[in-house]
Amino acid sequence: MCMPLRRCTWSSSMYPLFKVALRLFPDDYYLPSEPMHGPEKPPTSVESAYDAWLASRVLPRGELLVPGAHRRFSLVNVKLAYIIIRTCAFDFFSHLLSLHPVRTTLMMALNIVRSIFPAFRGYSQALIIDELQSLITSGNFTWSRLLHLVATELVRRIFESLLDSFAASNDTIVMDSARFHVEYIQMEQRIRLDIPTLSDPVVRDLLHESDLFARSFSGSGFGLLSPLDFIHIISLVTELLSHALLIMSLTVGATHYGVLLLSIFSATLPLFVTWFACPQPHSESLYSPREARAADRQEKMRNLAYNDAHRPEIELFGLGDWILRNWASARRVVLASEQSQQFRDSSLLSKLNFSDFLFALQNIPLVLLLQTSSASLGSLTLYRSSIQAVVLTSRNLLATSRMVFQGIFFMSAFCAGKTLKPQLQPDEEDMVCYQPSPRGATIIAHKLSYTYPGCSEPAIKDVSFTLQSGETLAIVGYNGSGKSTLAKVLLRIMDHDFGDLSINGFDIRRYDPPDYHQHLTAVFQGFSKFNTTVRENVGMGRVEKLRSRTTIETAIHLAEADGVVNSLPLGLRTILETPGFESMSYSGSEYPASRQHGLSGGEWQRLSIARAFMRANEPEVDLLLFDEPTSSLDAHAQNQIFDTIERISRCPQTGERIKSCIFITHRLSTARRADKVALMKNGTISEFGTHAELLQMNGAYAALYRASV
Ligand SMILES: Nc1ncnc2c1ncn2[C@@H]1O[C@H](COP(=O)(O)OP(=O)(O)OP(=O)(O)O)[C@@H](O)[C@H]1O
Repeated sequence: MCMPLRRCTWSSSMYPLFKVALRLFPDDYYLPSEPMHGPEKPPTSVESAYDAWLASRVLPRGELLVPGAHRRFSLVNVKLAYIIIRTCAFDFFSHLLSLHPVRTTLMMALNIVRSIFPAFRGYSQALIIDELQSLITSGNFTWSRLLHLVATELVRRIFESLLDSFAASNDTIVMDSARFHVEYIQMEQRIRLDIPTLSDPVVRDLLHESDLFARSFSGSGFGLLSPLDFIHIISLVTELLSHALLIMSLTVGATHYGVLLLSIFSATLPLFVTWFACPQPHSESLYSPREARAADRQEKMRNLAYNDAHRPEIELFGLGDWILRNWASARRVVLASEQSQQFRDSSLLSKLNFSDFLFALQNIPLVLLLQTSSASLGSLTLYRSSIQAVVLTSRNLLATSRMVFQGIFFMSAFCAGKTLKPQLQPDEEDMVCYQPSPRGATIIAHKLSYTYPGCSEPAIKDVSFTLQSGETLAIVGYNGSGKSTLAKVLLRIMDHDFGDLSINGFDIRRYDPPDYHQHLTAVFQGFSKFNTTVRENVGMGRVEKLRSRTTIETAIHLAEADGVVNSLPLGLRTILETPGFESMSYSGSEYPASRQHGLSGGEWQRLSIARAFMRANEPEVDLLLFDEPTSSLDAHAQNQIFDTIERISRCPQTGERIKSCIFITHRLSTARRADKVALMKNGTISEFGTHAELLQMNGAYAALYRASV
């Protein structure tokens, strides 16, 4: 079932994934430029770690392995592993080496030295037995000679354990810094990427496997691959060689070469038996689409049952039985799949217990050795223990090699992930620095369209409007008409598919999103509720002022949230309870779960407005965008908030507008405050003008307005 390296089958359904991925990788990442149909069209050359990772996921029939699934040990995958090692493993390990060059070298050297110890141990014990035998047979037994040997063995052991404990502490230091380094890169990777990149299925799988690689560095993780595993392989090989040498020195010359061959054969046979008989680990790689769906559903039902955020509705709508039924039927499919997998994997070889037979086989050379007069008792004991050590070490070597083999592919995901380019980041040569306008941002949108991934209909289409410096725009319209989607496009959280969008005279695509975001503030419809203190919930709107109590209190005051904060038991220090968030409180933690406090929907909304106000007053901010900021507020509070927004958007001295403002609202009484109103219908702006103009048009806006008042 091998997949030829340059002739893997690519189903046409996979092509969009690869095409999307093409945009994410810099030039050195090559992806097919045309969809491949059938095995006769070679997809691409495999030149980078990313290519190799991608190719290793494709099964012969063109299906994709689920993320985290184990790659088969095949010639193709060995070639891919070689490409990965050539393209990224050396860089990765040389970087790890540079963290602690001396300690890492010492770690490798000590591991190799320690791997010879078992052979030494056996040899030393054999010497004692031989010495004892000769003392007894010669009739010249003295305790002092025996004690001398035992004392030598004792000193050897003390030295061994001292070296062991030194090596262990050295390993811990090296591994801790490697772990920190890998976890840091992993975190950085996640934080650097934008929403379109993170929602891409290829990227999601890549990051999943990259996560597995990072987790393999932690003691409690997968343990699939760590620098120690590579060193472990070297030390296991050394151990194997040292035992093999011992066996050879004991058998060669002492008896016929046939005995030596038999010894080697009997010692290495378990290796081959295990290789052929062992089931392929992680059978999830062979899930059919139906089984994969069942596994997914089983997890979803489990989450529903365990997540407290859903509890009220589960109880109210009596969902308990439904959840249980769905979980049970999905679980049965998953279990049946695992059973059939196990059945397929358990070949006749693995069912036969070969271990007794193999151990019996190892006795044959032993008996043959016994027949030769030169064999001493010590050498026989040494021979026996070395044979067993060879068997055990071979098994260990096999298991570790398997883990390393899988880990190589996860490492390729990790290395490829580091070079992922956020989709919204412009190329260096196109990038321009955002220049805030002192009178507020100018926005010109022309025929903007955006379709969510996987959807057939665009969420917004042909959206065109102009917002002059300092103007206020109210976006109103029916549910699902595309208001929030348009807001996300304007905020450069998402990229429009078609059309042009210019902010302050430049195409929005030429701004680096982090730079652009520094010059605006916003409240999202589904704003975040952080399970932390009030202070941090508000201060996150401008983290550099998180320590400034005055700035936070001013923002809270502007959002009319003083009353909310003052009523909390610890004021700004009160930890806010968020639904569905299982707070982990460590002993001595600043945020013990018992001191958490809940808030009402409107109270949370005021804090989210305060968060946006943290930076709204800053001179470099020239655009304010609020997506239904007052949907949970009473009419009085709503008016106060809109008065504040109006105040913030004007210069305190001259009263001139200094910030442009866009707000999305369902309350048309607030829309009339805006300079311009855009009515959205079916993803497009169907009416645009001042409140008075739209009323005069007597169209959909006028009808909505009349209905609302
Ligand atoms: N993440 C998503 N994936 C796919 N489709 C989406 C997604 N988010 C929104 N949509 C769809 O896009 C369309 C516009 O949604 P949007 O949230 O922009 O509407 P809206 O006008 O803000 O609605 P509301 O007034 O209810 O807040 C809807 O048909 C919605 O189903």
